Amino acid sequence: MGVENEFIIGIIGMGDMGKMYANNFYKSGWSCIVCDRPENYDSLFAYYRDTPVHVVKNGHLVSRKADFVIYSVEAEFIDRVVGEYGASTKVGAIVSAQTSVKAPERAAFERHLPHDVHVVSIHSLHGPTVSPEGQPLVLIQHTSPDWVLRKAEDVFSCFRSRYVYLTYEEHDIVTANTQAVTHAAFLSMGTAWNMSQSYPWELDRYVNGIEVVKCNIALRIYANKWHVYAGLAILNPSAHAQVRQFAASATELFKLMIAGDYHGLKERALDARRRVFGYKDGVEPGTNGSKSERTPILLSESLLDRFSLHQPSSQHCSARNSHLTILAMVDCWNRLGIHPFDHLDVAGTPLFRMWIGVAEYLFRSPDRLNTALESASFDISHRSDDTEFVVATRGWSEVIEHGSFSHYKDKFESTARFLEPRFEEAARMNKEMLKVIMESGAPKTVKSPPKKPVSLPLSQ
Ligand SMILES: NC(=O)C1=CN([C@@H]2O[C@H](COP(=O)(O)OP(=O)(O)OC[C@H]3O[C@@H](n4cnc5c(N)ncnc54)[C@H](OP(=O)(O)O)[C@@H]3O)[C@@H](O)[C@H]2O)C=CC1
Ligand SMILES: O=C(O)C(=O)Cc1ccc(O)cc1
Repeated sequence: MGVENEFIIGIIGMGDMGKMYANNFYKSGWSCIVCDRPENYDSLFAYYRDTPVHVVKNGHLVSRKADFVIYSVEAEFIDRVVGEYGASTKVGAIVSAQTSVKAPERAAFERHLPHDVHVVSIHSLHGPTVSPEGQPLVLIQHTSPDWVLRKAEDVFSCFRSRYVYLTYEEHDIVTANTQAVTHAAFLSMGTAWNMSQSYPWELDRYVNGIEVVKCNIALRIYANKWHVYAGLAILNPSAHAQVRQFAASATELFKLMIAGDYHGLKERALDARRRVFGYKDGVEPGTNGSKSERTPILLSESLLDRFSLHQPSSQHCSARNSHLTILAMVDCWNRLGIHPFDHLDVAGTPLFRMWIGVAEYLFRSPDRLNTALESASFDISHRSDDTEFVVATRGWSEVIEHGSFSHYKDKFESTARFLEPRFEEAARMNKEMLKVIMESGAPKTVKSPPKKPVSLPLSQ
């Protein structure tokens, strides 16, 4: 470090994402200066001892030297951290942040940064254990001149991600549409299992196909940091109404189920099938000569059986389920007028791709959907699990709307502790499962990222 005119990338916040970024940068030859909180200096220094990464004690020392500063801290703390170090930013430097929700980040930058620096924000739409290659990387030009955006593209070209160009506002709408309700669904599943004190995949009726995807994704979420999900749900201005609608959809559908109102349930599901997926009643796209507009994400359910966390003890375990989680999710999209496929190829996270793939799989086939609706209306064997699920959706919606980080943390960590013994195995399965799903239809890596903004149809 210290070569004259060398371009230096600085990272403030060296948790999972900060480390993933620094590792990619230094391995591609960029000079990096990084810090975490001062009390974490020794361990961070030891971690990077045999690398060219320059570890310093605090964000002032990063800001004074770096030409491109990236804040990679908890969304809840972004105002405090930018408030503390922002004024030390080198004149003319580019400042960025990796927070999952942009409203508080933008406010922090506008409040605390000096006027002689440039802002271009970023967001890798994947977790730290996923390779950035081919994954969406949001770039937000904000008020910076074009050369600043070009510089950001240059810095991140070593990630081989797909650049997605959004404004701050568009970012929060798109990520609410793709992440807020997805996460609420899996958080609720986990809480329901915790309340029942049972691992569903160890009950013989939940071991196949799309059940496997559901269980693996829930485990993946609970193995991540609670604050990542808390931040994007509590601080995203668009998220609250969506999580509230998800809980309302789950409750309303459940009321139809317990009333045995098959026709009421079917009417709602078919309306959602038409409006969210664009399918004609009674027809499976791609069969009987009907046109299929897109290749389904999930090509075959049996492909997923090998990712099961448990082998059934009996050959005759039932594959029937009410699929209330999926019905509620699609009903929620329908009620809010969200068209999730509009966001998928542009800004879908791997997890969202898997989840929408599962929903698409269930809703494509009129027979599969009908089996779930019949099961929901007439088969009472899933009622106790579904009751726990509905209660859990309400609980998460209340915590998120109330905006309490500490309550969110307690609730999350209590279920994470319950699921923890299965994290390691699920992480292995998830990697494989993701690979299979990404290979079936994800947009391929862009060699030279597009320079023109990707126009994104926004629906709320
Ligand atoms: N994990 C994910 O899947 C993704 C996360 N993101 C976003 O990236 C950001 C970072 O997330 P992630 O890396 O997962 O979280 P981590 O908790 O792993 O990392 C955040 C780091 O910032 C540190 N920190 C807090 N305050 C300061 C400070 N004043 N100075 C220096 N460092 C500080 C934290 O220290 P300590 O822990 O000691 O408080 C921690 O090490 C978040 O905004 C998140 O929303 C974006 C995409 C994906
Ligand atoms: O894919 C998901 O939704 C994840 O859970 C990983 C994730 C979490 C936070 C982000 O800001 C981006 C990706």
